[in-house]
Amino acid sequence: MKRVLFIGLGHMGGSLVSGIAKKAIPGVELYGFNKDVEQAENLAKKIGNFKILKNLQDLEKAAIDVIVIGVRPIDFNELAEELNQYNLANKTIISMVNALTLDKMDSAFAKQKDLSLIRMMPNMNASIQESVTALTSKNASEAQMNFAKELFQACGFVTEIPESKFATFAAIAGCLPSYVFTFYQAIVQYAEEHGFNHHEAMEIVGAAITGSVHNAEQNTNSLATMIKQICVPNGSTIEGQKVLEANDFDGIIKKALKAANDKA
Ligand SMILES: NC(=O)C1=CN([C@@H]2O[C@H](COP(=O)(O)OP(=O)(O)OC[C@H]3O[C@@H](n4cnc5c(N)ncnc54)[C@H](OP(=O)(O)O)[C@@H]3O)[C@@H](O)[C@H]2O)C=CC1
Ligand SMILES: O=C(O)[C@@H]1CCC=N1
Repeated sequence: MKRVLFIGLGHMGGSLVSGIAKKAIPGVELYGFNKDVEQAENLAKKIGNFKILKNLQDLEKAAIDVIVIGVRPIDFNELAEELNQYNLANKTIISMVNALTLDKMDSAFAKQKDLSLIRMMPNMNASIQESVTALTSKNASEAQMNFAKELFQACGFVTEIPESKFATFAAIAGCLPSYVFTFYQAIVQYAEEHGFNHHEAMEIVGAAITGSVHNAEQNTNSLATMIKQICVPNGSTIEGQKVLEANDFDGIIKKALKAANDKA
């Protein structure tokens, strides 16, 4: 039996726990600890298969094997100090904390013996089991990495990448749902300003966006060729494309990704 404790059950930690609890992986027991215990208890009521620790010191009694850290970056040092009051020898620590490198994790837990460290970057689509999650590790064995992969595959697609690509991954996958929702929102707002109600607009634009992505995934043509095929000469699409180009749409997207990448 592997006992996995999630610390920090907010938007991301809570979504991951929900996905994993739904899958009910044999041999895995899920535990949670959150600063606000009531928030943790409410989550436990919703998902089942999930035990709440009222105090962090209970992690010793519960014989936790794997700790998944899901607190905000600003709260990490305080949590690490608290965790260092306990003997974490031989445990696997997995962190989803943005911009927290394996070296920083290593220094934060320097006094602990024989820890295996894994850094992860999920995205919010874990709430519907469609996260794209990257993993990278420092001294985790193949078996420990395989366990982490199996755990997070309950929430979507998992890939192992070198840590040198983690900041870019955060921009193009971790942060991406926010940018896609911004694009979706702008089109929905336009539709509403032109006579569609909110429900119709969400449905129509949502189907057009997901259909476009599925089409691009399945099509053997490049994205550039697909764009050309939609831009009928003297038609409508090209007029919109001209506005996007004149306003450096690609450049704006890349600038946004770079800003996120630089902070990750
Ligand atoms: N949101 C996202 O899309 C993604 C987030 N991440 C990473 O996930 C982490 C969490 O983000 P997110 O879920 O959005 O943040 P939230 O603020 O929603 O959740 C963090 C939770 O941790 C709790 N917490 C803070 N300190 C402690 C502590 N010492 N012990 C136990 N619980 C604590 C907070 O409680 P309280 O509010 O009471 O302080 C809160 O419930 C971040 O490090 C972020 O970088 C990674 C990928 C995507
Ligand atoms: O904004 C953040 O820092 C986190 C990391 C990826 C998505 N949200």
